[in-house]
Amino acid sequence: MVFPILPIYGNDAATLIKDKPFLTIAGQALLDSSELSQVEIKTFAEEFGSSIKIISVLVKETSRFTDDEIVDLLNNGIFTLFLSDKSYADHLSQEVGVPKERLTILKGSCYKNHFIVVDDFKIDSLIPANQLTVEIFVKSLISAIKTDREDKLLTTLVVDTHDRCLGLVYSSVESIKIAIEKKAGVYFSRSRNEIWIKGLTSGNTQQLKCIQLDCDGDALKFVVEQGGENSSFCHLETESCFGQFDHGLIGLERLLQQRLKNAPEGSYTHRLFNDPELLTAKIKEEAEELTEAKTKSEIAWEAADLFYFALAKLVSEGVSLSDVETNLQTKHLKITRRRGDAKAKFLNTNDKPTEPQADSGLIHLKILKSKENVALKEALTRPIQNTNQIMKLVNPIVESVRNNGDKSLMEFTQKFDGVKLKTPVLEAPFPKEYFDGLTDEMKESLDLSIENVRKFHAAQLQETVLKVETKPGVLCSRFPRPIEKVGLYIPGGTAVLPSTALMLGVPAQVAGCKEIIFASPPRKSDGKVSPEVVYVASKVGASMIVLAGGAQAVAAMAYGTESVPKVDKIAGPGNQFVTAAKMYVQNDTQALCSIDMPAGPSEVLVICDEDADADFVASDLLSQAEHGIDSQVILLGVDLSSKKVEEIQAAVHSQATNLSRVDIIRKCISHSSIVLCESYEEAFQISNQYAPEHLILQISNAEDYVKDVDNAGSIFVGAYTPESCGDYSSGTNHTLPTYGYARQYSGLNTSAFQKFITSQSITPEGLDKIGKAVMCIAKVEGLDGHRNAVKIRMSKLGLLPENFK
Ligand SMILES: NC(=O)c1ccc[n+]([C@@H]2O[C@H](COP(=O)([O-])OP(=O)(O)OC[C@H]3O[C@@H](n4cnc5c(N)ncnc54)[C@H](O)[C@@H]3O)[C@@H](O)[C@H]2O)c1
Ligand SMILES: N[C@H](CO)Cc1c[nH]c[nH+]1
Ligand SMILES: [Zn+2]
Repeated sequence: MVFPILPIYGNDAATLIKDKPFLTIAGQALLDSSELSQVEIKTFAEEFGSSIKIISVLVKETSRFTDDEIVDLLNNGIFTLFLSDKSYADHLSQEVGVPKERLTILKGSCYKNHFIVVDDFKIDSLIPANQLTVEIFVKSLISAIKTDREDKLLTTLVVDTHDRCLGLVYSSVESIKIAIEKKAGVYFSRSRNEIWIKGLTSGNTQQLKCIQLDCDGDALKFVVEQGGENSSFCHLETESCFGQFDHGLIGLERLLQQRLKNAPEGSYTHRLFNDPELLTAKIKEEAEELTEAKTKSEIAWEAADLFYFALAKLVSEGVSLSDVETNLQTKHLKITRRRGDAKAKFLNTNDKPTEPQADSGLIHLKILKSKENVALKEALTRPIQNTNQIMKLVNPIVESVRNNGDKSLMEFTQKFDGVKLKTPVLEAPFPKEYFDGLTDEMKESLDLSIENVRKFHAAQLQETVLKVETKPGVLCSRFPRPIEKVGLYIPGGTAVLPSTALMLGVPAQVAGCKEIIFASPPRKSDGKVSPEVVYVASKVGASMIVLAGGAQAVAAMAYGTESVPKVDKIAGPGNQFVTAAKMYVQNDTQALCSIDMPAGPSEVLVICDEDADADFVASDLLSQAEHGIDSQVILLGVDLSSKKVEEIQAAVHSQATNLSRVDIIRKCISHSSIVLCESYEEAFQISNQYAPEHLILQISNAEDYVKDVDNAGSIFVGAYTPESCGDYSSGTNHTLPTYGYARQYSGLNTSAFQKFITSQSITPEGLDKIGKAVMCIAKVEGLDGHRNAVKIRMSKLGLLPENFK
């Protein structure tokens, strides 16, 4: 049995729990949807779902939510709906596909929810959470239990959050009251005949999570989180009064966690944790052996092995068994909306209900509040593969191209891009056939964009020679030179990006690079690169297009092959393989090749307020979400009403479902979020910490806030400045630092294709001014040769006394 009080919450739900923390001990909550919006309900479930296991929603009006919204609630932490209309419950069950156990009818008893009998349920009998006090809590608990013990104590079973029994103790009315007040493990000690605050002397205190009653109300169950260094509940320093939890999966998990910290070098477990390839191979091997096992004991044996290696994987990645259990529970509770409005029995047999589609749910961003520190950290974590893993894939590709040149380059193109080539390059002058298919509109659009990008980047060109006389006769100067040979990577995995070709090619040309080569993966359909890219290549004077993508293209340009010249610098964005390969070659002194920056999967952070147009906000989020499944979009809403949040979510869903790359968007949105901020100041602080590639300001007086931006690749100011304009035509560069590198890198600009040489000339007068300082410092560094080079000159000039040493 659950706690005998089901608190009902209105619009003050979240603040109430913070003010009255004891409320979560009921382990259940009913949210009144006439006072709370869908967004607020989901936010509540997200925030408190780990402490309140059974969250229900009271739906009095059948029109309160659409069917999709109902499914969305039930898939996002709401355990059951309390309804007063049976025909509505029938509709949800039969036509929408909500399982009956997730519906509770308040009048009549046609469905019974498995945790509460509702035949005699009266809404009026619920106590509003804001009127609940510890006294009412304790009183109702005591009135629901009985004890036949003479001392009137109540038998109390203490369990942990995995429901493992820690021990058996006793409670008195007073101890229960203190336990609820303190949310701690407080009992009654029979030996000392007094209240016993667990851990007061040992330090092994307990956090009380919830209290339950047994089936006939004569025993209590305290669910607690056991604290203390060794998590021991028992006075004998063991985890439970029945010994240690050293068996089963949980025992194994703990053992592996210890081994991760201190397995001796050379031991098998140490190897396993330090060799991800070995671990992966073992998991595959054991999974295969399990599928082949026949007898009961073989199956148990192989399953145990598989669990062992799977647990090793969890432990090495910092994932706990509890995380897996939570995931299982979420999957268990997930429902898929049934499509089609007719009841199954009325359907023509030829017209079978469509199969539930895994990808048919709402496209909504997660919502969280800025003050939820843990959730915020998670929401702002980019969905990127860990560097070690990606490097393990990329290193052999780079090495192979470096050692085997064109042959290897073409093999990888066949493997990853599905194209078999005869030659890996297309050389200038590019065949005319490429341009024939281009419309005038396309050429004009590319020309306009090239012109604007050229204007902005030409203005950035640094041509002047800097000259400074630091002391009379000491002239220092600095002058620019173009980087001679540059390789420009134009992504082409999921979208053809001629815009990137011009964003890279124009500044390289403006800077005066002597050789510009492009690289881009060829199309699967005909093995060619897109005519638009070839058009841009000819416009910026590229000498060649390498028909390859990914790490292999980067390696070919960094080391050179029989057909591809080695370049001095590689610039351009790309997926994680491209970015990892760029990082690799920049660190290899043998390659002698620099890179522009880590420009990986596109991302955007939008800051909006209540005045923002929901459609504009949604469109900006989606324009970056469609780039790739590893993109991320974040919305920081300043003081937004729940109505505005709902409008934005609705706009995201309806616009996304009409876009051709909806499947990519769906995956991107699954790791994207809306963060509800309390002030502009807070929003900018979060944004600076995230350091987005693109920052869009859809706030009143947006221009005034630009001064508050410390970290961002490029800023888009005001409602009529969509990010797409910067992607294509306004003039700024769209190759920008991602992954948070906007903290230390600038977006691509003309100086990225220049280098600066310094020079100096010193007269005897100048030498006299600085020579002694040089000699003095050289002496302390023990570099006599340096000192002598000055001394010898100054002596001949008679600038040093005869006895100078
Ligand atoms: N930050 C910026 O300035 C900017 C600008 C434009 C595009 N982008 C980003 O560039 C990215 C483009 O990515 P894309 O994938 O479409 O194109 P891409 O050209 O970057 O990558 C395609 C290549 O990846 C390689 N590849 C694919 N799967 C592989 C695997 N399993 N192992 C090894 N190599 C593999 C293949 O060689 C393929 O040719 C997107 O994430 C987009 O957001 C960023
Ligand atoms: N938004 C991308 C940079 O992150 C660039 C791009 C190219 N085409 C469209 N968008
Ligand atoms: Zn874009």
